[in-house]
Amino acid sequence: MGNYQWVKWRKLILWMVSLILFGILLVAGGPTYWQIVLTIIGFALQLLFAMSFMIVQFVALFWFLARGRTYWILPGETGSTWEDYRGNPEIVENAKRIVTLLKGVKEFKEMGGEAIRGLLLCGPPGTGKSYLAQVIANEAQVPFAYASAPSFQNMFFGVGNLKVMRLYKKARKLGRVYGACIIFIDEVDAIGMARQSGGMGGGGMFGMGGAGLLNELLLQMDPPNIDNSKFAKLLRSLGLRRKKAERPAVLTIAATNLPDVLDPALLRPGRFDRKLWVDAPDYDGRLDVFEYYLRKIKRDSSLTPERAALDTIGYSPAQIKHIVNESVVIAHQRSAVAASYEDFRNAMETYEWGLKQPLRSMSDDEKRNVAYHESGHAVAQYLLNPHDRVWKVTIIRRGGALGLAATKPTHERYNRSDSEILAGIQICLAARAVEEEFLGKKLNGVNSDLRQATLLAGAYLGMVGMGDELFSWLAAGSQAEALKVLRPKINEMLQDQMLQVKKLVKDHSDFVHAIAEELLKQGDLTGEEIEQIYVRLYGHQRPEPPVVKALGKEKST
Ligand SMILES: Nc1ncnc2c1ncn2[C@@H]1O[C@H](COP(=O)(O)OP(=O)(O)OP(=O)(O)O)[C@@H](O)[C@H]1O
Ligand SMILES: [Zn+2]
Repeated sequence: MGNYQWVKWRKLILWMVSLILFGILLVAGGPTYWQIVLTIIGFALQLLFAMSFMIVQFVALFWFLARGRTYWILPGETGSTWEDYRGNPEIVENAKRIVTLLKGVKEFKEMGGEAIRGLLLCGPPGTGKSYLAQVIANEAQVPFAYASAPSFQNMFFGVGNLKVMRLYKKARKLGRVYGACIIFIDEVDAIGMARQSGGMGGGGMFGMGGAGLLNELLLQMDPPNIDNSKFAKLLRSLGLRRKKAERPAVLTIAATNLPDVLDPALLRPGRFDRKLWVDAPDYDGRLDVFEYYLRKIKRDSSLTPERAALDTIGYSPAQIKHIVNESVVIAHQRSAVAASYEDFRNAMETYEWGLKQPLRSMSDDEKRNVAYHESGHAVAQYLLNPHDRVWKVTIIRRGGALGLAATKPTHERYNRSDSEILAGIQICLAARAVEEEFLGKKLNGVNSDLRQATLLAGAYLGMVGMGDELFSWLAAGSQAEALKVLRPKINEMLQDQMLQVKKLVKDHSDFVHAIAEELLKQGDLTGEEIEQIYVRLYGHQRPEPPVVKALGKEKST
C-alpha cells in the first residue's frame, strides 16, 4: 500500500517540477510563443504518426496472416485435357458431365436449374484427385484455385474465416469474367470433420473452437442470395429494388481420403451432394497410365507397359509416374541411354523397400541365419500360394529389414479363401520352421512374422468365421480383446500350421538349401531365378499348390 502511495506522489512531484521548470523557461524568455505552439504540434504529429504506424502494422499482419496459400490457374495455363487423365474412363465420363454443366451454366440457369456447387472426390492419395479437378477446370475453360484445407487454419480467431472469404470473393470476381470458377480444396476432412468428434474446424487459440471454418465454407459455397451492399440497403429502405445481381457459378471440388469422418452437413443437397470415388486403377487402367508415361521416356524393348502394369497392382497413377521417372534416373546412373525392365524393377524395389544398405559388419554365420530364414519364406511362398508369385528374395539389408522375401499378386484379387489364409500363416511361420529344422535354433528375426501369423489366425477365427465359430469381433468392437479371448485357439492353430509347414520344408530340403546357398552367393534372387532352381532340382514346373487345411479341433466339421 505504502509503496503504491509513494508511486502516486512521485508522479505528481515529477509533473509539478516539470511544470515549474517549463514556467521558468517561459518567464526567462527562453522559447517564444510560437516555439511552444510548434513543439506541441510536433508532439501531436509524432503521436499521430506512431499510432498510424501501429495501425498499419496491425493491418499488414492481419493481411499477411489471411493470405491463403492458394494457387490460381487461369484457363489455358496448364492445358491438361481428358487425354492426360489416364486409367479411369468411368471417372472421365462422370467428369465430362460436370464440364457440360459448367459450360452451359447460363442456359442451364435460364431453364431454372441450380448450378452445382460441390463435388467431393474420395480416394487414396495419389489417385489424381487434384489432377482431375484441374483437368475439369481446363476442359471447362474456367479459372482454377488450389487450396489445402489445413492452410486455412490459423491460431488467430477469424483469420481462417477471412482466408475462406477472400478465396471465394476472388473466385466470384473471376467467375463473373469467365462464366464460372472452380475452387479445389484438398484434405477437406481437416476442417470438415463431424463437429461433435472435435474436428479442428475452429478458430484456434484465440477462437471460440467448434466449427467456425466449416461454417464459413458452407456459407461461402451457398451464400444467401441477397445484396448486402450499403447502396442496396439504402435502395431497399427507400422501397426500391435493384435488379438482383447474377451470382456466378463457383464449383467447389473437395478431396478427402477419409469420407467417413466428414460432417453430414457437408453432404447435404446444395453442398457436396455429388461424390466420386477415385480408386487406384485396375490392370487395364495401369496399362493406360503406363502407355502414357512410358511414351515420354527413352526405353528399350524389355520395358513394356504390359509387363510394368502386371508388376504394379495397387499402384496409383502418381506412383506410376514416379517409378517411371526413377527408372530413367537409374538408367542414367548406369550410363545407359534407355531405361530397361531391370531399371524399372530396381526403381520399384527402392520405392517399396528403401535403398540397399548392406551390413558389412555381419558375420558369415549371421548371414547364413538370414539366408535360411528368407529361404524358408521363399519356399513356402513358391509352393503354397497359387495367386502370388515370388517377386524377390534378398539378404541385403533394405530399409529396416535384414532380409526380405516378397511376393506380388499375379492378378487383381478381391477375395481370399480359408485355404489361402492358412497358406499365408504357413508362409509367415516357414522361416521359424527352417530355423528349427535346418539350423537347429530359434532366432529373434521373427517378430513381424509371428505378429502377422497371429493376426491372420485371429481374423480366420474371430472375424471371417472360418473356424468353428461365426462370432465376429467387429461386432464386439475391440480386436485386442478378441485376440486375448481367442488366444488358446489361435495358438493351437499356429502350432498345427507350424507342423504342416515343417513337413513342407523338410520334404523340400534340397530346395531350401539351394535357395539359401544361392542367396549367400548372390545377395538376392528374383522369382524367375527361384523357379529355375526348382526346375533344376525337380525336373518339372511348380505343381498346383495344395489346398491347405486346419487339422486341429477347428476341423470338427
Ligand atoms: N489418372 C491420371 N493420369 C495421369 N496422371 C495422373 C493421374 N492421376 C495422377 N496423375 C499424376 O500424379 C500427380 C499427382 O496426382 P494428384 O496430386 O492429383 O493426386 P491426389 O489424388 O490429389 O493425391 P493427394 O490425395 O495425395 O493429394 C499428378 O500431378 C499427375 O501428374
Ligand atoms: Zn521373416
